[in-house]
Amino acid sequence: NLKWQTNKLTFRIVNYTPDMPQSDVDNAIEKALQVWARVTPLRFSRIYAGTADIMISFGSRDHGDFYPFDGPDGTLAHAFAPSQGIGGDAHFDDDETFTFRSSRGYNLFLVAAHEFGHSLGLSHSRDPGALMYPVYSYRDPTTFVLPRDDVNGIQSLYG
Ligand SMILES: CC(C)C[C@H](C(=O)NO)C(=O)N[C@@H](CC(=O)O)C(=O)NCc1ccccc1
Ligand SMILES: [Ca+2]
Ligand SMILES: [Zn+2]
Ligand SMILES: [Zn+2]
Repeated sequence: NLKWQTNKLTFRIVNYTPDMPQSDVDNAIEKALQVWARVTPLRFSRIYAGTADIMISFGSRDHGDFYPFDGPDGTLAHAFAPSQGIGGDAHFDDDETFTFRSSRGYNLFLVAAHEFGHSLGLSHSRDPGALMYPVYSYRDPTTFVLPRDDVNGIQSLYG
């Protein structure tokens, strides 16, 4: 289905990347979810065991679904549209170097915010300034504001 049928969603960080301290992963993930929560009635609560709506994990190459990752660069991550089971889940390619406080490598906050757009039902945008544009571009996370195209997209689903 196109979108979640509830505004209260759970997420679980199933494992961690060795690229940064776990607290940085937690911060990046929570900030990325807040990007969407700020402009919708959606609310995210974290669980530490069991199955969450949005299961977040790091893996490389074959990692248990039919979409194996491709080593460094190329595909950075993927996420599944809302549905039961794997729907909503976000997988990050651990052959990438993810960072939190630098523009080196791929900024985990930006990649996660993009993936969660998919987890909530958004597909890619043709607007080069949009977060949901298909290709990663670095923006300062401390001054990041969700672009209008993405706000329109998510509010057309959950506004
Ligand atoms: C066909 C899919 C599986 C490609 C995949 C993606 O869009 N995941 O959401 C992905 O990793 N795309 C790369 C770009 C590429 O493969 O050419 C990317 O940078 N995605 C992360 C991203 C994109 C825009 C803004 C922030 C992060
Ligand atoms: Ca890759
Ligand atoms: Zn996967
Ligand atoms: Zn994408």
